Formats: sequence, structure tokens, C-alpha cells
Amino acid sequence: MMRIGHGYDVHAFDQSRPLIIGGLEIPHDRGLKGHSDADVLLHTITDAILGALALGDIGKFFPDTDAKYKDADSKLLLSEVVDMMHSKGYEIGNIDAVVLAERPKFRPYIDQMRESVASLLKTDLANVNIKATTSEKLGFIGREEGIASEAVVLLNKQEVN
Ligand SMILES: Nc1ccn([C@@H]2O[C@H](COP(=O)(O)O)[C@@H](O)[C@H]2O)c(=O)n1
Ligand SMILES: C[C@@]1(CO)OP(=O)(O)OP(=O)(O)OC[C@H]1O
Repeated sequence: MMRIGHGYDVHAFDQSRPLIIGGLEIPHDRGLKGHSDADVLLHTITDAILGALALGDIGKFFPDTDAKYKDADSKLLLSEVVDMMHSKGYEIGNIDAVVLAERPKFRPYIDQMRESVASLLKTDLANVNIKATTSEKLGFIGREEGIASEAVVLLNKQEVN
């Protein structure tokens, strides 16, 4: 059995924070605002998995009103959702994600991001694709007000005969 999920998230820039994307700290002059560490890519992937399982979204499990998640490491939130996925008998088929940002250039870090995400998802590197794109200076991405991310995920469940 296969199930598909989609995730989308946006975080505004915050000059006082480090930029954390895909579980990595990326050198840049600003980070992202959020209740947690604001890892927009990991939030998107977390939401895509929850979506595939029809379980709702990240804020349902990790509310931004709960002090427990203040400055939370998004790797831990994703890992918890991956554990939920495994407990329901599913594993990652493949994932395809895109990060939308005018700056910085992510290409030099994409392979490391893929490794980080594959390890969090407990899947092979070949099952994880991460892309980056600008918005050609248009809209809130283009004005460098924030970063968005989008992902689709396919989950597989082995049927027992
Ligand atoms: N933040 C970004 C944005 C883009 N890239 C890479 O540049 C390529 C061209 O970007 P366009 O927005 O002009 O399509 C894109 O395919 C990425 O490889 C990037 O690394 N970081
Ligand atoms: C991760 C959580 C929880 O700390 O907070 P944020 O970092 O603000 O992220 P968002 O994607 O807005 O929503 C999920 C939240 O509940």
C-alpha cells in the first residue's frame, strides 16, 4: 500500500538567529523566526509525512503555545513523526522537496542536507531529493523577507498476506 503526502511552510527572517535548514547550520547573515529553531525544510517534511498518514499537521503534535517546544530542535520533532510512521507500518518510498529563497545559495550544502534528511528519515540517500530555487526577486521570497519550502512524500507499507 502506498500513501502520498504534501507539506508547505514559511518562516520570516530574523537577523538575531542562525539559519538552520535541513538540520544544518548554513552560513548566512540572518536566520529564521519561529517558536522552534524554525527549520522550514524539516517542518515541511514533517507535515508531508503527517499528511500521508492523515494525522493532521505539525502544530497539532508540537503546538507553538507549548514552552516545551521553544527553540526546539526540529530534528527531534521529525524523528518523533518518523517513529509514528514506523509504528503504523510505513517506511519512506521517496521524498522530493524544494526550498524557496533568494539568498543564500544552497547548492553547496544540498548533498549534506540530503544526508541529514535521509538519516532522520531512516532511508537511503537515493530516496531523498532536495532542490532550491529563487523567486526571481518576486514576492516575499524575492524581497528576502523569508524562506518557504514545499515537499511531497510517498510512503510504502508492506502488506502481509
Ligand atoms: N537559494 C537558492 C536558489 C537557487 N539555487 C540554485 O540555483 C539554480 C537557479 O535558481 P533559479 O531560481 O534561477 O531557478 C537552482 O536550480 C538551484 O540549483 C540555490 O542553490 N539556492
Ligand atoms: C514547530 C512549531 C513548534 O515549536 O513552531 P514554529 O517553529 O513556529 O514552526 P511552525 O512551522 O510555524 O509551526 C509548528 C510549530 O508548532
